[in-house]
Amino acid sequence: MFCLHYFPKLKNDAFLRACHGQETNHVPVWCMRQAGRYLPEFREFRAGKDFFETCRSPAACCELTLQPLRRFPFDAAIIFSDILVIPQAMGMDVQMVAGKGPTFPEPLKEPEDLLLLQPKVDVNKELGYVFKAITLTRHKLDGKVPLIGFTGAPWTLMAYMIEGGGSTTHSKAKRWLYRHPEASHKLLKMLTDVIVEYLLGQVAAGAQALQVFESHAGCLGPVEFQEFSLPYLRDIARKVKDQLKESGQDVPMIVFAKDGHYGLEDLSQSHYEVVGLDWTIDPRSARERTGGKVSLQGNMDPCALYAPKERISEIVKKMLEGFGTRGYIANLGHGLYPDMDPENVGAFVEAVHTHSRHLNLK
Ligand SMILES: Cc1c2[nH]c(c1CCC(=O)O)Cc1[nH]c(c(CCC(=O)O)c1C)Cc1[nH]c(c(CCC(=O)O)c1C)Cc1[nH]c(c(C)c1CCC(=O)O)C2
Repeated sequence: MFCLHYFPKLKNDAFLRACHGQETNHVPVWCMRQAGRYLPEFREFRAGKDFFETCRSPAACCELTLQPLRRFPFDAAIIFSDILVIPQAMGMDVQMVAGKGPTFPEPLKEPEDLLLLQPKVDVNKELGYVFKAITLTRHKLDGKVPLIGFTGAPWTLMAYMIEGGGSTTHSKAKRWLYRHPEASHKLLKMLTDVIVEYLLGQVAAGAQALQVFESHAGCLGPVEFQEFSLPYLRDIARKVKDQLKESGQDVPMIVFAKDGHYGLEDLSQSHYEVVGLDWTIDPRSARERTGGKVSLQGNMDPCALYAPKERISEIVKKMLEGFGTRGYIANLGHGLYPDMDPENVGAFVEAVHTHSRHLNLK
């Protein structure tokens, strides 16, 4: 798949350089869920519109992606979309219910239900709206910062498809792992195939980096992770990279396995350039355990944004000292919450830029 678009020249390559472990003047920073309800302009734009209708409008996705960049000097943009567009593309109904979150009226219950899924998904037809959003946004960004595309990882998507929504225990989805391991692998494989095509389509459309969200790694133990998550995460990176290599493209990939600290060593040897970290991991120990093999991204506790600005600045300084300024992308350990103060997000970004420039001069 060749990129047929001509896009404006990139002006700020700090994020891409950091992904590859190269030197940068400052540590690049972006926030998961930077396009979100903590921004009044986001709430105003989204008011009265259905969430997934918004996802299907390239113009709306473009506008929402750009909103945080008008306020803050983030070093990367992430396309506004959702991980649950993949189950939709496979034929499942998913709705965003206010106050409840994503909801599947008819989740998968038994292995026979796999027959109800589209066996061969035409990714261009079903998810072409995401590709259009990426191309439009890449043009509108005008080379200001790189654009990140993303996907949910197979296990996380499987968990949603079986639970039918959010869950604290994920017991329905985990029941499949213990009771129906073969059907679980079949579903994970189906998801992997769609994800690979989807990520390649995003790159062809203009995505300059890719993040894979394994948001539900935390409910697996090390043994289940080894069997039901890691092999598919590896497969995705290897297949995407093999295909991109054929067309001479080099797009860094980030894996973020939330609460998957037990898998850190393995994740650092899974063909991803960057491993994203949640806040339960100490920066220095993350560096030791990944042995300089990958760049790291993260990992301030999002709730630290409730602290006064001076305290945020101190926390950021410590985090930078722990990770070092090379091969590092500052971020939160998970997404921003709707009740966060945009001013404190600005303080976080500024603290990363200022402290990292100082540390680089030392
Ligand atoms: C698990 C997951 C989902 N979606 C996503 C994940 C993986 C990341 C994670 O672990 O949080 C990924 C996602 N969802 C969204 C983005 C956009 C880009 C960005 O980070 O700014 C990204 C990267 C927009 C969104 N996706 C969603 C919102 C908020 C809803 C809205 O705008 O009305 C946004 C900005 C909705 C969503 N979508 C999902 C949930 C749990 C929710 C929250 C529901 C709620 O809070 O009521 C599923």
